[in-house]
Amino acid sequence: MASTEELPQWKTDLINLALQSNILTFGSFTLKSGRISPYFVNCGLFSRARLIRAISSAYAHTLDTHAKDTTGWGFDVLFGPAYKGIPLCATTCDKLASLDEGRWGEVGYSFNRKEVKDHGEGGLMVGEGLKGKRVVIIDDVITAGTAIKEAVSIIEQQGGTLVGIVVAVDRQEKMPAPKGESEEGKRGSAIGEVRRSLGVPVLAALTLGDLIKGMRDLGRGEEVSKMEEYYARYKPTE
Ligand SMILES: O=P(O)(O)OC[C@H]1O[C@H](OP(=O)(O)OP(=O)(O)O)[C@H](O)[C@@H]1O
Ligand SMILES: O=C(O)c1cc(=O)[nH]c(=O)[nH]1
Repeated sequence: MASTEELPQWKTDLINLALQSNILTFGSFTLKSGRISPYFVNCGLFSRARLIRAISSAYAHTLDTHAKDTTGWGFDVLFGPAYKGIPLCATTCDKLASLDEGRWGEVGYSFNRKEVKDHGEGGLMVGEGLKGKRVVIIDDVITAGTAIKEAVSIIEQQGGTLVGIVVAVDRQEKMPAPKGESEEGKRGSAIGEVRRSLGVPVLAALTLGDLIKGMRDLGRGEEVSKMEEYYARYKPTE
């Protein structure tokens, strides 16, 4: 995955921040999909003021730019699936209002509980109601797309309409193999499948390609080789 195109400064800064804070790490990691990856993005570690400010700004800019470039596209609520989506939806809402209060000042946020609460106000959902609303899912990482499908089903149950998805990192991997089939076969990308099946834009602040480029610019050849090997193994057909 060789790219000669320069990364915009904000992407370079975000990658450097992720590296310095161990949000982007290298080793051997078992993913939700069961794949073993030589790199991992732990968005749970955007847990200090300047880090959460950086990632929420990246989400807000990605959404704001897409809205400005796409006539008629907008949203009412950011839905952050529990648990990692929770601080992301709240802080990105705040950043959107700072960016353009006239346009985004009334955007709401919403998240689910993993267990239904049976006392007090009760229920599964916290924050803005989704019924009749245009909803964007905000999540950390897309690998095989399973977590996103779970979030879509919650939005449908709550009567919302999904209009988009935004993630911090698109790992640019192929879809998982159907049960009983080998991982080795050719398949399209998880993000492409989500786009096609749901018919909504899927935006990412960073892609694996960006991470590779950022690491190459830092002279981290060993990590670049491992990421490229992994990419070659799980590379989608399109
Ligand atoms: O595209 P996928 O193959 O679904 O993988 C990506 C998802 O996997 C992880 O979630 P996990 O369920 O491990 O939960 P967490 O948010 O509690 O870490 C990660 O946070 C993503 O949301
Ligand atoms: O696929 C996953 O499970 C996954 C990958 C990754 O880079 N980060 C994460 O939190 N989960």
